[in-house]
Amino acid sequence: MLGCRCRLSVGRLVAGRCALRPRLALVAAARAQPRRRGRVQEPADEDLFSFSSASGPGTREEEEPPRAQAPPTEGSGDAGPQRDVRDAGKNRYDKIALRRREHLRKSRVDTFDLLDEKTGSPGRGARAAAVGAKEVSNRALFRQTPVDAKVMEKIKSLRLCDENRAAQRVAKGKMRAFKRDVSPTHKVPVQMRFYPFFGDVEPEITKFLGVARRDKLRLVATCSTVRQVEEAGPRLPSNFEVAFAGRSNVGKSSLINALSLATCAKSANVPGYTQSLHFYSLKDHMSLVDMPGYGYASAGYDRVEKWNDLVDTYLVSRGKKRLRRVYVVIDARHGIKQNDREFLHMLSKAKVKFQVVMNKTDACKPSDLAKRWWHVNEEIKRLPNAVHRVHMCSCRTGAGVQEITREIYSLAKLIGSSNL
Ligand SMILES: Nc1nc2c(ncn2[C@@H]2O[C@H](COP(=O)(O)OP(=O)(O)OP(=O)(O)O)[C@@H](O)[C@H]2O)c(=O)[nH]1
Ligand SMILES: [Mg+2]
Repeated sequence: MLGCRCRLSVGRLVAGRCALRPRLALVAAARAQPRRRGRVQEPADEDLFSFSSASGPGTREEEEPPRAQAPPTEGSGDAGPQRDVRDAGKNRYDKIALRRREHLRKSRVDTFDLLDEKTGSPGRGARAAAVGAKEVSNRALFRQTPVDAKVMEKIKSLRLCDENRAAQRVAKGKMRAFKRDVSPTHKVPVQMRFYPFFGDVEPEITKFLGVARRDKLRLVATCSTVRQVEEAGPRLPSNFEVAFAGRSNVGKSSLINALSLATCAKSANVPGYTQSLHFYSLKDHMSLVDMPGYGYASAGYDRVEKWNDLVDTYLVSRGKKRLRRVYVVIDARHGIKQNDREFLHMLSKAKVKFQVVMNKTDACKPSDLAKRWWHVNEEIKRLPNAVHRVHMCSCRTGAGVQEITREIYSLAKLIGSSNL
């Protein structure tokens, strides 16, 4: 009866009452223990049994060592399967990104340290020691970057970041006011009308692009899977492909429009606006490929990863004969970012020929642009398969775009050929 009472009222047992009946108190404590541990540990009954049946201290001592050892063995035993589950759940792109990051960590060039070596000024460490073991910010080091006189000359001659009134109007999108004041539409050619700083185009290019009709660029295919890309290949009117890649919102679609003096490629101030591979054809001579951007986008993580996979597969598997060059567009205000760096390393590893274009120069100060160019150039110099000529342009004003147009046309052997 007493035992029954004890078993039934385990929770209500008080210490004084148990002290009178030690054996019952032991049983009660043992019965109470598994309830306190919670429902997760099912084999508690076995523990309870061994504990309650263990009357002497010897048996307790025998049990203690395995209990002391228990956390590491249990920990390792539990963490193994847990880690496996986590690994299995991990996206394969995470693993790719991890591998890329590891590779980058080994091969990364710190342009600020290079700068110190070249100029003979104290390096990051020495400078920090001089300042009193204070870390020198990247911005402070950036300000000390030497400005190349030739680059400054180029920036001025191409009007890359012209600060006059007309340029500001164009940059703010006040085209109507600009046209009224500076270039009445009936007097100037099309490239000047829409891209006022485009400059005078070579007669052959003008002949090809035309001066009257603005939409010569034609969207031939839109592909969102690798299979669609393969199927679209034979449908393209030309075997000559030039692709435009870069982070989201850097102006890839705008550059395609500016190069062909068209409005066909859709662009917007929304990161992640282009969401699949767009193949545009310029007559039968070349295809321009607009790609989705990497980095931040106003779309879900899964979708962005899907685009990135598509872009990587396309670039790596297309073959040199067809894909002649990849223009990697970067924002001139920010230079090469970490995900740009990963992408460039991926291209050079896959032996794809690429070239860097610094866009949005109209939003920069001339001296900052020259400094940024120096840093980008230093990084590109070290990459295999890179074309060591870094372009600067503004798709809004058209400054510097003509140089890229000329380069693409000469790549396609269109300049000077009779089929223009
Ligand atoms: N100030 C300035 N803005 C630019 C320039 N080029 C493009 N933009 C603007 O940048 C925004 C993004 O341009 P997009 O051409 O859509 O950029 P994208 O790289 O194709 O972007 P996604 O398709 O999202 O990858 C648009 O609002 C453009 O007007 C430029 O040279 N200067
Ligand atoms: Mg786009």
